[in-house]
Amino acid sequence: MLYQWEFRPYQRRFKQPLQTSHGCWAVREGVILRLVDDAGNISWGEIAPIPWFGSETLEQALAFCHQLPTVLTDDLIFAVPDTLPCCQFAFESAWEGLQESAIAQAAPQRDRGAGNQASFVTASSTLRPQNSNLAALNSAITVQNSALRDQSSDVAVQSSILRVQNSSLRPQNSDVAVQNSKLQSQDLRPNSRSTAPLPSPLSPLPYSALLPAGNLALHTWQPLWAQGFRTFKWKIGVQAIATELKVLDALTQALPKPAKLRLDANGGLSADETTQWLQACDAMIDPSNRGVVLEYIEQPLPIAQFEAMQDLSQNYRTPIALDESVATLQQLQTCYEHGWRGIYVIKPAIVGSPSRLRQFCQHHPIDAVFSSSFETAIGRQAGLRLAASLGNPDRAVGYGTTHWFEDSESDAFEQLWQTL
Ligand SMILES: O=C(O)CCC(=O)c1ccccc1C(=O)O
Ligand SMILES: [Mg+2]
Repeated sequence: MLYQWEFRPYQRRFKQPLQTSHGCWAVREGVILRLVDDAGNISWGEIAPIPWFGSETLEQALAFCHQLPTVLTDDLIFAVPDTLPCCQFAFESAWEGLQESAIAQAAPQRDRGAGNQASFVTASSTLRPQNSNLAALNSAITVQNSALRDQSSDVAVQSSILRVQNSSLRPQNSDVAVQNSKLQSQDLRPNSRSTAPLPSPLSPLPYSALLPAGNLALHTWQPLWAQGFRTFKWKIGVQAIATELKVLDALTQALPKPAKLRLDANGGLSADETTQWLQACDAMIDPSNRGVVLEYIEQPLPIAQFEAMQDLSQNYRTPIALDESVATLQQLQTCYEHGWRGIYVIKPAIVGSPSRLRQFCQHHPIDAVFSSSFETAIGRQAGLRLAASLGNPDRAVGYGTTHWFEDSESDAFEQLWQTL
């Protein structure tokens, strides 16, 4: 199969610069990909690098795009090197979108749902291009109940109903993500027998809202609470620890009962500071008159201090989540091999190949929280699909980030493209 393609860079300014322990971030820059297959199906991909987080730079991503031919093949798409994880994610997710279109066209009799529901079929890690003769694949499709998980050998089919929030539907009122649009997804293997899973009832995918660093957080959570968010993440390691611990005290007093709070240090704490934070958090567990649950501290120490984080995770009750330490799939695998059994924050737009991420998660049951890299609706949609099938359903996804931008996002990707 051949794919015509184009790419366009974009810039989006944050409403207020994002402050982390790495410094200030004012403008999000990335690249949108537009792929068109022989049948005229269009699909989208997004390269959203964060070099300080461990990805390639925008310049490296652009240089890679420039050297590619104007017509892509399956082989080229699956040959993006591991040194360009954001490019891997973008090209492969766009490719998966085209497989979904082709399969949807080949099964016109299938109920594709009503209203804004859409059916998607996600290629699994083993649906590799060399086997992706779509005609053969499509004719091999038969009905498969979504609840069935046939574990057996190479004809195994794992299908799952994904509930992915339509990016234009913002959380409203009591429950976050009240109106998720339902995307059905199915993992296919070559020669497998299956079709789209049966529709399932709508179920919300809870979102965590990102609060600004410092005491600004104290004035920011209320409107987000009113919109329905119940999990919040606050950046720490930005101001003096004494100041931040006071804000933590005020924030945990202020947040109403079913709230959960995550603290994200972006690797900016010292060992001593990490201990202070963990002690402060543990002291709030019980007996505590606060309603808030401190869900975890994210990446307290720099990547190099993996063992220290592992020790801390065994010595305190407040859990630790790795984020920067597991930025790419290779890093994630290494941390798993070194015995990390705490929480993994996965940023799909940075982690790399979605098919290999699926394969890893299917073989290693990790406690995964999926999280935004401040992508547009294009990268978010691809990330949320992975989140819905691979994330821990008891943890909110870290995609409550759209309030950080001035311009509202559109789901009309062609329209978005035209503005670039
Ligand atoms: O994870 C979230 O809830 C929001 C996203 C977020 O915090 C983030 C966004 C871009 C880069 C780094 C991070 C981070 O988690 O450290
Ligand atoms: Mg983080």
